[in-house]
Amino acid sequence: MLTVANLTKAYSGRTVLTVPALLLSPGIHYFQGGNGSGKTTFFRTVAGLLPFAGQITLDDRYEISRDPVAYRMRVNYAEAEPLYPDFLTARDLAGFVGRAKLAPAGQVDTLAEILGVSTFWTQPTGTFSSGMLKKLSLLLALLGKPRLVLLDEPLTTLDVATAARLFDLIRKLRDEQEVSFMLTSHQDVSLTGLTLTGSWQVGDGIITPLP
Ligand SMILES: Nc1ncnc2c1ncn2[C@@H]1O[C@H](COP(=O)(O)OP(=O)(O)OP(=O)(O)O)[C@@H](O)[C@H]1O
Repeated sequence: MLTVANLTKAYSGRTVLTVPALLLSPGIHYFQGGNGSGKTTFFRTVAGLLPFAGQITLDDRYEISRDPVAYRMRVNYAEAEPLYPDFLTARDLAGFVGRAKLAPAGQVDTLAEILGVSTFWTQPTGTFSSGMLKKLSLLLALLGKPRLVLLDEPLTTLDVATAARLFDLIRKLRDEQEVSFMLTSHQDVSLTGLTLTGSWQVGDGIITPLP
């Protein structure tokens, strides 16, 4: 599903991540690691948000630098700590991202119901609690027809009932539409009830498989 080759990522000349070769098969992959180990850097790089050296290819076909638009239509990302311009509402952002990602008719409304975003649909994001921001960011990351969805700390600040609905949805998307997921969490990932395809340790600037 995702192939990473010869990846190095540096900030201001300081290399923080080196991934010589990594192959993720279709399914759900969990990345764990301590604070500052490089998880968010890796996710933001795979999402196409950061410059880096190397190759990242989706489905043996879409290379991130060679086919940036086709790649980014198929790879969605939810930040660990989402932030939006204060004056925009959930409806504004879902409309904008939904159009950019060619969301199928009805998808925005369905996701807004499942994730409980419809109750604050027309409120400016500047008035949101951290959990409300998290719910909106998860909704935006599921719009369109992604092949891969990157969820950085999806459990943080999410209430228990919404978390259960999110993980049911992830299971359904994987089983029925073959969508793959990459997740990070500082919490016990078994709480998600998801069957993991792969677990990976991020540390000392490298990524290694966990037994
Ligand atoms: N914008 C930036 N500029 C410079 N250095 C950065 C930047 N973002 C992250 N780093 C550095 O890169 C390294 C990896 O950080 P990253 O945010 O990827 O870690 P993380 O594993 O997501 O941590 P956490 O679990 O605390 O969220 C750290 O040493 C951090 O200081």
